[in-house]
Amino acid sequence: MLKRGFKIALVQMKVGADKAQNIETAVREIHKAKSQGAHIVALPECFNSPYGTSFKIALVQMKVGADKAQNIETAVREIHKAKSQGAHIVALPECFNSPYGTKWFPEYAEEVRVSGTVPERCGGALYNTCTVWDGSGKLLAQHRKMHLFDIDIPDKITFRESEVLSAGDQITTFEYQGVKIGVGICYDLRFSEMAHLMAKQGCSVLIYPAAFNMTTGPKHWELLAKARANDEQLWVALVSPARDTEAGYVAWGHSTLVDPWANVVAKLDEKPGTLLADVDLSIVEEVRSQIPVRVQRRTDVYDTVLKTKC
Ligand SMILES: NC(=O)CCC(=O)C(=O)O
Repeated sequence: MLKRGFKIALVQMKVGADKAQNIETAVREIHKAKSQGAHIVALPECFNSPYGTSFKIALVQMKVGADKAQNIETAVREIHKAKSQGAHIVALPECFNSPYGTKWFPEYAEEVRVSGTVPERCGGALYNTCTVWDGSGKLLAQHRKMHLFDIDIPDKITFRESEVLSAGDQITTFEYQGVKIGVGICYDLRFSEMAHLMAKQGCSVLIYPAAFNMTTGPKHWELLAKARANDEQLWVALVSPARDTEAGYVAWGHSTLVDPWANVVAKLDEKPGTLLADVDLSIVEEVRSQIPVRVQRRTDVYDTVLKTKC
């Protein structure tokens, strides 16, 4: 019973890159404070993550051509550059090692896991696959594009990824330094249910390696990024190859970062370049608390459910 007052302990602890160590420190300090008579113990914001409330993301809008070795060299160079500029997370465009086209996927496919998004060969099947790695070379996630890009807009664009690719059937999220991040690939962006399930799994950020085209890019690219950010009240990052007007498939470019208010906070044009920006996670909580749709959903009437095991 607190009669005239109470003792509070404010734990100013060291927060480092080792999440388990941060938690161990917090638990030790809580016990210590309690043994010294504290009634309330407060930890610093984001006590388990060195990012505090923000981290730096780099979206590498690189030129992708027919020369696979050159594509990889460009990607490696840009990753190093982004890292030296302070990026914590670096994302590459869809199929960064290969021209985007069904006739190219079998030739450029990799059997081993390769970072970024590439055509993947596994057994007799080909997938459009993104892998995520940490700085020590540990695989954090592998996403196989779930929704294959099969569309037909007469006189504009017809594309059938399903001619050569198989679809993945897993929602993919991973945790890095206490931040939960979801991954989708390009056409996956159109499916709000998938983004919703990733948000339900705790994501604050969704990253989509992508390659929209000159028909759907101007119409839907930014609209979809803003829609997903607004629906799920989280950060959305889209990373495209640079536009090459000589290529068989001409990418829209315009790699974009949208915040949880659905503001476009940074956007490239169509040329090669890297978008480097801060992702402030406190905005996620700000929007979610001020517009609390997440707890106002009528899940007694409707719901979005996951049918496969993750
Ligand atoms: N690579 C893709 O999935 C392209 C998706 C696209 O352009 C779209 O409009 O959707």
